[in-house]
Amino acid sequence: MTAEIHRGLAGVVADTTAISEVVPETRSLTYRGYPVQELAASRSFEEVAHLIWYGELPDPAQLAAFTERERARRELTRSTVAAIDRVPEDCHPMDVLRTAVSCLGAEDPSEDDADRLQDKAEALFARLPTVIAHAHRRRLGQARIAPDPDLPWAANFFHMCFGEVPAPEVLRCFEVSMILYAEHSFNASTFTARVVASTLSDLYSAVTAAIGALKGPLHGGANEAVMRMMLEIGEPERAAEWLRERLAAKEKVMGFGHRVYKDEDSRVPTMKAALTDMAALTGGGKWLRMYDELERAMLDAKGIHPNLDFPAGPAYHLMGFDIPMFTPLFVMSRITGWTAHVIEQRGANSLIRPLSAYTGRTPRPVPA
Ligand SMILES: CC(=O)SCCNC(=O)CCNC(=O)[C@H](O)C(C)(C)COP(=O)(O)OP(=O)(O)OC[C@H]1O[C@@H](n2cnc3c(N)ncnc32)[C@H](O)[C@@H]1OP(=O)(O)O
Ligand SMILES: O=C([O-])CC(=O)C(=O)O
Repeated sequence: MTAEIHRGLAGVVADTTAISEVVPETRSLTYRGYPVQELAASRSFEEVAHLIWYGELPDPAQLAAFTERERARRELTRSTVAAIDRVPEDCHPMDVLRTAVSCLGAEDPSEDDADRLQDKAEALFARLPTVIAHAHRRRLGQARIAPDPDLPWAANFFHMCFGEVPAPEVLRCFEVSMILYAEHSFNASTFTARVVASTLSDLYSAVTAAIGALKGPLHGGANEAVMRMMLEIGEPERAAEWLRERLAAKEKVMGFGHRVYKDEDSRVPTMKAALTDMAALTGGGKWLRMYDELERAMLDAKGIHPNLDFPAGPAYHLMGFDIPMFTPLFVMSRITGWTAHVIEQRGANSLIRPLSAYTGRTPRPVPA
């Protein structure tokens, strides 16, 4: 059989989705029809989460009800905290997250009917920040800080990580990053979640698998790699030469390139503006200058543009997060997109199982 091979499924349209649309030609990304830039300019992340799951922005009564449910469900059970506390203290927080989501799944074996799926998605949205904040403090040898139900979702997360809530401008930059990271059609981790859901496995298994897919440096792990690269470069004046050396050695430069966008990533200008705000607030102009140097050198050398992870990495650094926290922050946001896709997949399911073209040995007898 001669078959056309699509390595990496590049260019393959695997199914339909009504959740988001990526249009590389116009550098546009919409969630349920709304441009992500407009959502980032005017909405809270709770409103965007509601939009991604339920298809509409919440009215005031819906938002109040959703907020109340979210604030009431942030705490973890003793067994989840104990499971987290058993993993090595110096392991990557993505490993903690993967373990914690497995544990949350074991505590909630209920049937995945449509209502329960939605309820589980909301529970993960409320609880993952608590897991991530605990993982953060544990790595630093600090005691856990309980969630504060009087604080909004983003402010509560900072409170649980640092024991204080930052200036509203910092919170806004963080929320912008959450809105931009929330959903991006059939990216690798979302597709992973859909593959797992398509076997009629449970939502927690789908999310655990998605966490594994996001961790890799070709996907969500790139936001951490970007900041490690910037720290290694050290000074903006060294950036262009450093990049040229890496390209000459045929290495990939993290935070650049994208499978779908071949020009600019639709989210980058909004995140770059948030990074610019963070740099102004914290005196971090050096990272902004290095950003510009690297961007210019990469465009000159290869014509490749930055992706969302490029501005997000230094922005999270300026917000005070340690590098290993960056991909977990991506998870806190993308949990909305992943779970919406699991719900969509289960609503019109077909087992995801592509074909392969065999290139191994021709049939032969087993030696006697
Ligand atoms: C939120 C997100 O997940 S966004 C993606 C985050 N990931 C990264 O930033 C990792 C770095 N980027 C990459 O590895 C790639 O651009 C990917 C994996 C994201 C997309 O890649 P693909 O669509 O598979 O393209 P592919 O990797 O085949 O690259 C095509 C060409 O561009 C080059 N290229 C693409 N990205 C980069 C890069 N970051 N650095 C150097 N060269 C690059 C490749 O070397 C290749 O060149 P060649 O044709 O001369 O061999
Ligand atoms: O769409 C992709 O392939 C990767 C990406 O940008 C995302 O998941 O946000």
